[in-house]
Amino acid sequence: MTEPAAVRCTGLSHSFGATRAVDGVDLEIHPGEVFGLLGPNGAGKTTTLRMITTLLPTTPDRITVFGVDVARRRMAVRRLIGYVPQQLSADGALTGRENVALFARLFDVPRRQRAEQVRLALDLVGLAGDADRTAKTYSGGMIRRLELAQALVSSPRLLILDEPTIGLDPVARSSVWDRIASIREATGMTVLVTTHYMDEAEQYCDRVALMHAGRIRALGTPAELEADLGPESTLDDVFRTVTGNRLEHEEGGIRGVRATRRTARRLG
Ligand SMILES: Nc1ncnc2c1ncn2[C@@H]1O[C@H](COP(=O)(O)OP(=O)(O)OP(=O)(O)O)[C@@H](O)[C@H]1O
Repeated sequence: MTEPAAVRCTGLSHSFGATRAVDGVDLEIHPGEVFGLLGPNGAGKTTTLRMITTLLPTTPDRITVFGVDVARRRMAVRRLIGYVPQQLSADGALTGRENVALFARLFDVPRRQRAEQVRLALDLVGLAGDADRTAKTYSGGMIRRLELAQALVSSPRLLILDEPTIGLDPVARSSVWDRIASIREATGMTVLVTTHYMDEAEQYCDRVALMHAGRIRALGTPAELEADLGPESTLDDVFRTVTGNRLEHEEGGIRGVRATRRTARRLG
């Protein structure tokens, strides 16, 4: 029997009053891949994630997570997912370890396994050495990694991250992405991540979907999407071509690294 898709969305839509936030999204995310949902502010990315994570209601047969229908079996789906929303939840007065332990209790990690699961999660995000410092002494990048550990402590099969690098400097952004890559490597977990930093997605995601005004406008590996536009093209160019819009985002250090790596790939 073939393994079910990690996530399958079929004709997924959601409106807030007159605003059609998500408009007929079809999506299939393969087990074990890092999948990037990309688009500018207001594209509908967070709304899509909130439906997949059961935080917004859906009707049956619209979304499955590892074959489990989100509308019919919300609690079963929640156990499969670790979700890091954009709003930070770590408590600065608690240590890193205490913050993660709180999530272990919230997610009903059996008492006997809690200390070990907390240790493993902190280790996976590279915070083992800082676990007993209060979170208020952490840098922005460390806080993001702590949020990752909180989501990992229940050993989810699907890790969902909403803009995990927003507001971070380029060095911290690449350290968060490196951790995401190593977590996938170590656990085989499926990762669904939203970002509006196209250059980061290009570097770290196996496949991406470009979302604009509630719809998926292009889907494939970054290389596939860029191939049609010629050798020097970027995902920004693809986005501009399929939507007629330019994606506004900060220029950062990672972009420079990307350009260098792309050039190296072509040369070599
Ligand atoms: N709770 C809400 N009430 C009303 N409108 C909403 C609500 N949440 C989102 N919207 C609207 O739905 C549309 C999609 O928003 P959404 O947050 O899904 O986009 P996004 O791609 O995640 O953007 P961002 O990167 O800014 O988070 C936007 O027009 C937004 O204003």
